[in-house]
Amino acid sequence: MTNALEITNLRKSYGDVQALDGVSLTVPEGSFFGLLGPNGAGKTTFISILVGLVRKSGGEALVFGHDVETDYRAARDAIGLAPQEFNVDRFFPIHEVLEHKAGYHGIPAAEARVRAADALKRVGIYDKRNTRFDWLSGGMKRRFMIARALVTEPELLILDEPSAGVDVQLRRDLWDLVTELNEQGTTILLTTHYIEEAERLCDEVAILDSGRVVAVASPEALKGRGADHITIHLHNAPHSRPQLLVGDDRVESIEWNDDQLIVTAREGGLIAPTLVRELDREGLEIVDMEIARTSLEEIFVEMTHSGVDRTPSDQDEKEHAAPIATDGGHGERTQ
Ligand SMILES: Nc1ncnc2c1ncn2[C@@H]1O[C@H](COP(=O)(O)OP(=O)(O)OP(=O)(O)O)[C@@H](O)[C@H]1O
Repeated sequence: MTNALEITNLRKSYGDVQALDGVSLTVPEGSFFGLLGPNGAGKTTFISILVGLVRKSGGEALVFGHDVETDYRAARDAIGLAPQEFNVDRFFPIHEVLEHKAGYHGIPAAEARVRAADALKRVGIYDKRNTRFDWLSGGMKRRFMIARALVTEPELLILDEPSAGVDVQLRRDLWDLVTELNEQGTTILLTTHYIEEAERLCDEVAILDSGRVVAVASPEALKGRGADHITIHLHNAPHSRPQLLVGDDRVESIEWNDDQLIVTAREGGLIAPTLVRELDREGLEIVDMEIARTSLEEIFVEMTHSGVDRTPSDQDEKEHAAPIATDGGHGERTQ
């Protein structure tokens, strides 16, 4: 099977700025792949090279086996890009914009009309087909960007920050739409600041920092690299503090605070039963226990030594009915 993307030692410098510093990545056909990174990590540069907007300084980038420079046309035709910026022709009704786009990719006019209608239906704005882009609402503009990416029926759909500044309902609609497209076989490459988005949608994520790939793994596997916190409340503070989990190298720390015990350890869920048994053996009665898994966000911040958008922007603040969970709501309660 050909990979959707085969990227080897990709480099890009803008003068002194090394935007991509030897990126190597493989995105399998059919996968839902996330590209995560703080501002300035190089995500947009990476995408821009794939679609021929930026020339690489070195390395190789293949899209379904086609080199993005020497075999530009074939590589570009395989990609549908929904960019962050609204770079749309504003003087035509949106269905015409889609027809022009399809025509540019060599699709005959009659077929282009059908494709344009289908794409607009797919994203739920067919009734606005005769409207100009500027007259659409912000959410409709986002949908339109996806329709434009879909009109060529791409094998690889690239979504650059698709849910920046959109409300919760639209975000969920977009998630449903892209999940459906992925299930039907379209490979998806998503860049996002929203960790929850990557966690929900992606089979695999690459974390990019200062132009380098610092990790590639499933969101689940990445979370497994972090330590969990097991917090236990005892009925009474113990007279003397017992030695617990002796010799278990998954344990990073054990802290006591009167009747509360906090164990920080990898694989907290696997350690918890032993901990419960040991406390029981000491005659200590457990009132409550909680295991908090490390969130993907914590792992991300640790790996990139920077923050993601923990606090939504003003625009988001206005539009989100609920803030994006940053702790993932992943407290598992037992007992
Ligand atoms: N045209 C350009 N000229 C000079 N420097 C640039 C140019 N485009 C990007 N850069 C620099 O390259 C680095 C990577 O930028 P890029 O836009 O690819 O990051 P990003 O991960 O997409 O960031 P964001 O999440 O903020 O969109 C940054 O330091 C940026 O300032």
